[in-house]
Amino acid sequence: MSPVLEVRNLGKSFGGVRAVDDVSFSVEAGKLLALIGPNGAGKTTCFNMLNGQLPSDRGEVIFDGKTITGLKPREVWRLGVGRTFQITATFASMSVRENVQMALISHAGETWTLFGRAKDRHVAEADALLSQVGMLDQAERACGVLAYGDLKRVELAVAIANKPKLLLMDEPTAGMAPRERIALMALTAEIARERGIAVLFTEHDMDVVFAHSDAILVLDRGKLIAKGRAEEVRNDPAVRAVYLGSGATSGGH
Ligand SMILES: Nc1ncnc2c1ncn2[C@@H]1O[C@H](COP(=O)(O)OP(=O)(O)OP(=O)(O)O)[C@@H](O)[C@H]1O
Repeated sequence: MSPVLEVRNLGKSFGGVRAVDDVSFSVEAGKLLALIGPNGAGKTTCFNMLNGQLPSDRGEVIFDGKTITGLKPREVWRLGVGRTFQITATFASMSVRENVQMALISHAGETWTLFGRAKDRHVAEADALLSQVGMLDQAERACGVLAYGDLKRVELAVAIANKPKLLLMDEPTAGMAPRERIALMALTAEIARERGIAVLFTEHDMDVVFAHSDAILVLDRGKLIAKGRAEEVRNDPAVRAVYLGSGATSGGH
């Protein structure tokens, strides 16, 4: 199967700092790929180049068989690259269902007017999505009053409503309790598999990364120092050195 996303020799420098240095990887439909690395490794810079927010200095980004390097964020989004941010992007005064309806309306290219009959649009599809993320029973509640973990599930429904082929998730579980983190990523993995969405996510919680990624990329000072399945990456001496300090590289052997 050809990958949904293919990144070739991507590079970006800020002054003398090589924030992303000759990075190549790919993600297939239905798979979760984790992008990890210590602070300043280049994860955000990489994401910003993938969705068109930041121009790259070098390299190529191929999405769904087309080169998207140099496209604007809106154009990249229109092609089917969704992104969720660390801060939830739902509308607090609107209900859970309305937030999902709004995403469906926007995806369909329809206009959302305050006085239109927006409340009647895409209800069944919105409810199906809310059911899938376990939020149908709270459909009428305003997003502003939800518990944080519930809000994250609504955000996932909103992201899926845009029908992305690739979903970029920027620390999706930040601010959540450990058990909720695992549950949210399990749900994400289930939805990604079912709908054939490729997911690339950054994450600081290693339990989440090891439990719910099909493969892991490790960045350090802009360079990709390891890539592979959880068990390979976990035992990689270079990765252990970055995460645990140089003493740990020999500790496990
Ligand atoms: N706009 C910018 N101007 C100058 N330097 C930048 C800019 N953005 C990022 N950098 C530098 O590029 C490097 C990579 O930063 P980046 O934010 O991509 O790392 P990160 O892996 O996302 O880190 P964190 O986990 O802390 O979010 C760092 O050295 C950072 O200081």
